[in-house]
Amino acid sequence: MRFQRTPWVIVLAGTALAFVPQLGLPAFYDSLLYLMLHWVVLATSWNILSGYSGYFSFGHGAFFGAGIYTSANLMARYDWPFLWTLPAAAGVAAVLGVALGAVVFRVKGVRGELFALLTLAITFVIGTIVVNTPLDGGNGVSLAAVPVPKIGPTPSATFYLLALAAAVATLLIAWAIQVSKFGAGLFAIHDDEDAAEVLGVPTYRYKLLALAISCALAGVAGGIHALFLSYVTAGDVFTITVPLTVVLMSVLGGTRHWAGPAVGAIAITGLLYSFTAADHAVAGKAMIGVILIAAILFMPDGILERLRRVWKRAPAMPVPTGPTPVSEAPVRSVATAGARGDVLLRVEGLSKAFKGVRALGGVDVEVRRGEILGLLGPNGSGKSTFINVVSGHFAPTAGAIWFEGRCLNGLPAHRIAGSGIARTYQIPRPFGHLSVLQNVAVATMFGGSARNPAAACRQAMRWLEFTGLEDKAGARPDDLNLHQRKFLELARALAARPRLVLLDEVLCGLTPSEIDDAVALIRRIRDQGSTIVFVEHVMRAVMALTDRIVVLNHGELLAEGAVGDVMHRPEVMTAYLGKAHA
Ligand SMILES: Nc1ncnc2c1ncn2[C@@H]1O[C@H](COP(=O)(O)OP(=O)(O)OP(=O)(O)O)[C@@H](O)[C@H]1O
Repeated sequence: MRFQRTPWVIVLAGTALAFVPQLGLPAFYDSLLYLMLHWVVLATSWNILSGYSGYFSFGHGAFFGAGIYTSANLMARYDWPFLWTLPAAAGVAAVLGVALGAVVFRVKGVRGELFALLTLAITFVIGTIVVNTPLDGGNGVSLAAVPVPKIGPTPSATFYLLALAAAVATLLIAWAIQVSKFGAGLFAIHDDEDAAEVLGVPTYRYKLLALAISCALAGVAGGIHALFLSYVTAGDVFTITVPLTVVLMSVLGGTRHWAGPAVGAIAITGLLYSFTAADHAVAGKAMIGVILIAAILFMPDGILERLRRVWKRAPAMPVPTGPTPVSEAPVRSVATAGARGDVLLRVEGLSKAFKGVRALGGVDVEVRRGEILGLLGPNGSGKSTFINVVSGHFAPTAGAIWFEGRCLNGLPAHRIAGSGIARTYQIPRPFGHLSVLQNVAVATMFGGSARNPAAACRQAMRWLEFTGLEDKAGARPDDLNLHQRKFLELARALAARPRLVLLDEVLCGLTPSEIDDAVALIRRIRDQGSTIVFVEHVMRAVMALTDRIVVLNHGELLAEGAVGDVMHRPEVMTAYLGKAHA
């Protein structure tokens, strides 16, 4: 296992900072440092869901508030010792988050601004419930009689040490997630959730887990803050201030790095305090606004990302250090569970309708192991819908899909990917913020055999060599031309070691020489053991590659057989060229 320096740096820095109260500084500094660390916890915990996966939450105040009220009530009403209330605060906040996520994350339409608005609404709903129940009762909860545990030499030092411990734990968790397979999945969700799911990322489970961790940490921060405030009111807690502040801190520091929100939290809290101390609180707030506008204009990815670019360091997801492992092992054949020529995929009566539009109307198709099957038909005949339904992107309206004898109906797309089916998109859908190598590494991690990001990058490099993209490993997808983006799409599909690859118009938009390259590559893909379903309009490539073709028209099977035979049938010519030509 590779030695990881970062967690040791975090722990050592935390240990060193634990000696600050011994310096005998005025209590003011303990409080300032407490607040800095408090915001480090809140901003970093927010970032675990919202920065990594892109689900911008405005509900962090609700989970923070849940932590505050859990601790406050347990201490004030039930005399729980303060430290015991912290796990309860974390638990209540996490349960609330999971209950929300379990519903919201199932609805595909609730993403982006809708998710942000919904989480904001939850804050006000929970705030209203708290005010109108004995949890607050409209009078707030006083903790003046609750003793502060003697952890530090003074109460203010105690709060500082508690926040320091919470901040160290939060940063360690944020770092561990970022460098793990879980983190890679969250970053993929951030860029294209549907493409991530089709590559095998269990998106629902990952979002739920990220939300639970994020809420639990916010709950702990709330529990500590309840005693720090010593008097809590719902009017102060369930506001938009907390979510707005953590968003600003994270965006300023950088949302794609575990340390970004901490940098933003320290910068903003420090600035606000220095202006307040000099009796210029209003000027301080205005200054923060100006800094944020400047940061958004000139450092849209945050301070940390800008610094990293200056130092030319690696991007968020880790890549192996040292020289790139070129051809560590040849690309091995895909393990096959049956004999060549067996039925690999069978669809029976497959139908799909979109609000009255019948895209597929009861199609029966068999794909045999080891073949290249061309899926042809005029525009709008249902070819892409076929791929979308088989890969789990859409659920069928009717019919059954059998793969290696197993029914795939009802399985989520990531489970279908896990069973050995990969696909490409007609318009490439790379993860835009990840490098070319990282794009492929996500597939090796979730569909292939790589256990961790470093092993995934080594395997991914081999697939880049296979597709001729090894020189582009460190580039961003935006820097690739269409030909290279299509090959990246292929490398990503292959990296999951599929037994069936569904190719949706990979040749569309390529020049004749690029088509020749792609045809040769597709042959190599078959040679290393994958079966291919190939949707294509370029007849030259269809002739050169396919063993058999299936022609769809108006969502129905029109003809199937050898390409030379089928394309000359009158009904096929009519479907393609119209009656007059035929
Ligand atoms: N998400 C969707 N919502 C509504 N209608 C859709 C959707 N996807 C496809 N359709 C409709 O289903 C029909 C089949 O579309 P599909 O994209 O599968 O055809 P195709 O054969 O792949 O066409 P092309 O060769 O142009 O890509 C079309 O009428 C299309 O408008």
